Amino acid sequence: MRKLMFIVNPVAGKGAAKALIEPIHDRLKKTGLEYDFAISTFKGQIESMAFNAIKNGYKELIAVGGDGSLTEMIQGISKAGSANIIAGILPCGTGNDFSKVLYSNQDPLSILEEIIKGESKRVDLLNCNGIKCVNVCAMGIDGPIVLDTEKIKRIIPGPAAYLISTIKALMTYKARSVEITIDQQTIKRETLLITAANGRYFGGGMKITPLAEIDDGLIDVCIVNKVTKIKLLSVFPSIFKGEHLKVKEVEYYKCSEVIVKSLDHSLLLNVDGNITGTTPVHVTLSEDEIYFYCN
Ligand SMILES: Nc1ncnc2c1ncn2[C@@H]1O[C@H](COP(=O)(O)OP(=O)(O)OP(=O)(O)O)[C@@H](O)[C@H]1O
Repeated sequence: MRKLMFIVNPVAGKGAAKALIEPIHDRLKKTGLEYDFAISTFKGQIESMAFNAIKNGYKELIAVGGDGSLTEMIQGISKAGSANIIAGILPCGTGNDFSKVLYSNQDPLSILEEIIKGESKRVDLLNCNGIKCVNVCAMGIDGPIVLDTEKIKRIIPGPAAYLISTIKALMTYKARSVEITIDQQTIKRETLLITAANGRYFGGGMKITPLAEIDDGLIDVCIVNKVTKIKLLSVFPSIFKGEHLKVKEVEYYKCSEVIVKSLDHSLLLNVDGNITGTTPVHVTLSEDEIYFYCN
């Protein structure tokens, strides 16, 4: 018997997730599936909610929210033991970057139909310094963007906060000296950004690792080396289409292991949109078996 738990972040997408409860309920009650809702009441709670749902016998967990909600749910699934668990996301946050690689249609109610069908596939998961990363782990210019966005959001809500922080970082961020070991090959670089990814998108739609496949058993690494400010500003828009790979200062690798060490200032580690620490960073493929609904 299938048993589904919808974990709803009531503040995601400015309440868009909460507004989905009724339509989900209306649709599911016609299916005969067993299901329930759990609504988070504070930041960071979704991890323990997912853990408890599994301990209570739920085998299918669906985050109703954005990337932040999904990431927390994945940590809980990993801690409870992901064997025979199917994860899902009904995207209604600000970025929804991981769901873009899972589903061609981003409408949550269309994705709900896929959930009802119940077909799933195994998806890779990364392990970044012990934290599970389903989408993208990044070090460099994105760190100050994430921190500044949090601060600016308190004064200016919405996407403007992210835009302001991004422009500030593009104007002021200085390249950092790093040592990167990719499958035992060590290189030294002056970098603006290093990403080790499973998914393709980060930062709300930037196609940073356009060649990534979520089930190929490989980590996609994109390194953006030092460029002039003028070149950086002119190249930046191309990231949204994944066309930055044509730029000579951008390097791309597929591998099984990445180690990043700072040679000057330490870099913030951003795992799926959350700052979780600093360099040194060790990224490998996690042994967790994690399944996602697919279409
Ligand atoms: N009841 C709650 N009150 C406040 N924060 C919550 C609550 N439930 C979950 N959260 C937090 O909301 C954060 C953002 O979640 P998510 O990314 O899913 O939505 P979002 O709308 O895309 O948000 P953001 O704009 O911050 O990216 C997560 O860090 C999560 O821990």
